[in-house]
Amino acid sequence: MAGFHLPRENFIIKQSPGKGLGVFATRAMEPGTVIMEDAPTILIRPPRMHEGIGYPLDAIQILIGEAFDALSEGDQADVLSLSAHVLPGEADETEYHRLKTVFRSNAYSTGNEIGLFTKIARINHSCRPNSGYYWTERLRKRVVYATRPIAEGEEISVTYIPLLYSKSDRERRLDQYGFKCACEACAGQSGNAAWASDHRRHEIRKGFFELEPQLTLEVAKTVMARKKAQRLAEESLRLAELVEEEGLVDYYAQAYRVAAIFHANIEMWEPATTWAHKSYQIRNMADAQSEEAIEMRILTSRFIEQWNEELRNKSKGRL
Ligand SMILES: C[S@@+](CC[C@H](N)C(=O)[O-])C[C@H]1O[C@@H](n2cnc3c(N)ncnc32)[C@H](O)[C@@H]1O
Repeated sequence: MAGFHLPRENFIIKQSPGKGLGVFATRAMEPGTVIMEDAPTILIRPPRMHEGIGYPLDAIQILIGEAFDALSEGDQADVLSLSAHVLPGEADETEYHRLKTVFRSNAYSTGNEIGLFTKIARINHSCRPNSGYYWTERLRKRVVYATRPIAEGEEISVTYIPLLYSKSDRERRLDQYGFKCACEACAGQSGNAAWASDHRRHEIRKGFFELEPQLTLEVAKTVMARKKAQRLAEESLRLAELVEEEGLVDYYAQAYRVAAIFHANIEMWEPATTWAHKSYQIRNMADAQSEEAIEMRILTSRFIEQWNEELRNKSKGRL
């Protein structure tokens, strides 16, 4: 009788040297492949968060406790088995304390809520990760997908922090998780290369900060406006180049969107279409139903129409 095989998961959880447990690919995966979908074991809606202060942990402690009490024994054990970094001087004797540190070390925001996803919680951090994730309201699950080609056996990594900071700033942000990142961006380069990486990340952050507020879908009409738009289009190309040089896949779609819109402003419809389509491909690969994917699909078809019109006008002119 022919063999019968259950479909294998795309990942296994096992020891990752120096990092505790980690998640590893069981097969080679192309960008866009869904690695795992995980429903939250605990999901709470915290009080409003204040910019720069983080979650008011004491205030949400009661919510976490109530959600934990409502779990089955098996789920409670899964939650308590997660890794937790205890800060110096912090109490860790009781289940109550443990829940708090587990939550801080493993929870992810879904937008208005914070969830504990016990499989995703095993994924380690990298400052140049090979995977990304998003929350889908439709499935009520968090989805992890490959953002680069991943080899069989390779460790799956995501980022726990915003990546557009220098190595020392990233180190400070990772302190709350209790480890020093030794990824290729942090430890794989020294001297000039390390300085160049910090500089690129700084320039990328500055680029988004300066360019995004100036995005408009209006075509530049006056000579002055055209000159400015031309400069912005050039800067947007530099931004896309920097993001690619630094290999920050998480920011590609955002940078390509900026380049698309600034080229549309100066009616360069071919590059506008190309950049919009590149951005759309990434957004669509991550989550075809996301607002970002829908926006880029609309922009791509709008710019294609303009490009076609430009080509039609050119060929009429030649007749
Ligand atoms: C969300 S958990 C990840 C899974 C964890 N390794 C485990 O055993 O369950 C976060 C913890 O994993 C460890 N960790 C994550 N990324 C790491 C890295 N790049 N290097 C070393 N330790 C890491 C740290 O102990 C951190 O507090």
